[in-house]
Amino acid sequence: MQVEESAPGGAAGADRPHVTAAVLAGGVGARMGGGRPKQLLPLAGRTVLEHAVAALCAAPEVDDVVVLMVGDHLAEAERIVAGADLAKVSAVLPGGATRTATSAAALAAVAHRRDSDLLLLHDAARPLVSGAVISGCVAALATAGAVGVAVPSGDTVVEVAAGPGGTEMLRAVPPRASLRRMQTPQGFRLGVLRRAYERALADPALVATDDCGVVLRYLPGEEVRVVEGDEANIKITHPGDVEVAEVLLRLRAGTAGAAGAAGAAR
Ligand SMILES: Nc1ccn([C@@H]2O[C@H](COP(=O)(O)OP(=O)(O)OP(=O)(O)O)[C@@H](O)[C@H]2O)c(=O)n1
Ligand SMILES: C[C@](O)(CO)[C@H](O)COP(=O)(O)O
Repeated sequence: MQVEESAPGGAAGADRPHVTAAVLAGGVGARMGGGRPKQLLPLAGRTVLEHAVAALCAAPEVDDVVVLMVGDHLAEAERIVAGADLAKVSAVLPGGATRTATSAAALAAVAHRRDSDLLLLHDAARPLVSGAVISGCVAALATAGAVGVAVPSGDTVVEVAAGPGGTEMLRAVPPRASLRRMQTPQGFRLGVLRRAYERALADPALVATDDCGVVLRYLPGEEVRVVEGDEANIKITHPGDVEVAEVLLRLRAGTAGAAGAAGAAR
C-alpha cells in the first residue's frame, strides 16, 4: 500500500525537517514462537503492531509513518492500519530478511526526502513507547545526527565466553555506570543514516542489532547521542512479555485516570 501524501502533519514550515517514523515489523518472532509474528499478538484489545503505529501517529513531531511488515502478513498490516486513528500512515511495505535489511527498506521508502529530513526507526515490538520518549529523540536531532534512547542497567551486565562442556565462563564485568540498555526509537538525519548504510551494506561481514550501532561502526566521526528512554518501553520478545505489557498499560491508564480525576477535583 502506498498512499498519496497530502500536507505533512504538524506545523511544518519551509525549513522544518520532515519527520518520517518507520515501524520495523519485518521479524517473525522466533523467540516468542507460536507460529505468528509477535507484532500481530493481541494486547489490550489491539495488536502489538497497532499500539506501536498509533503511538507514532499520535506524536505531534511525526509527519508520516511507514510500516515495514513481514511479507507473508502484508495484507493483515494494511487492514490494521486502516484504523481511524492511524491516518498518518503513508505506506505499508515489505520488510527484509534481517532487521538491518528492514531498516534499509525504510531508507529506500524515504529516498525522495532531503538529507536534512529526519527518520525515526522504531521496533514494532515496542508497543508502549511514550510521547515523551519520541519527543526527546526528535528534540535531540536538532543538534545531533544520530540519537538513540536508552535506560540505565539496574543489573550488573557481564560478558561471558563458552567454557568446557557447554558451560559459560565470566569474561568481563564492564563498569555498570557506563552501561545502558538501548531501546527504540532511534532517530537520524537522513544524510547520516544514508552514508552509514551505504558503507554497511557494502560490508559482507555486516551484523547489527540496532541502527545507532551501524552509524557508530561505519561513520566513526559521527556523534551518536544517547537520551533518556523509559523502563516501560519494553520489547516484546519472549512468551510472557505481552502479559507484562498488559500490566504496564493498566498502570499507565491508572496513572492517567488518577491525574484526570485530580485535575477534575481542582
Ligand atoms: N527481518 C526483520 C527482523 C526484525 N525486525 C523487527 O525488529 C524489531 C526487533 O527485533 P526482534 O525483537 O528480534 O523481532 P523478531 O526478529 O521478530 O524476533 P526473533 O529475533 O525472536 O525472531 C521487531 O519489531 C521486528 O519485527 C524487522 O523489521 N525485520
Ligand atoms: C534495536 C533494539 O531494540 C535495541 O534494544 C534491539 O537491539 C533489537 O534487537 P533484536 O535482536 O532484533 O531483538
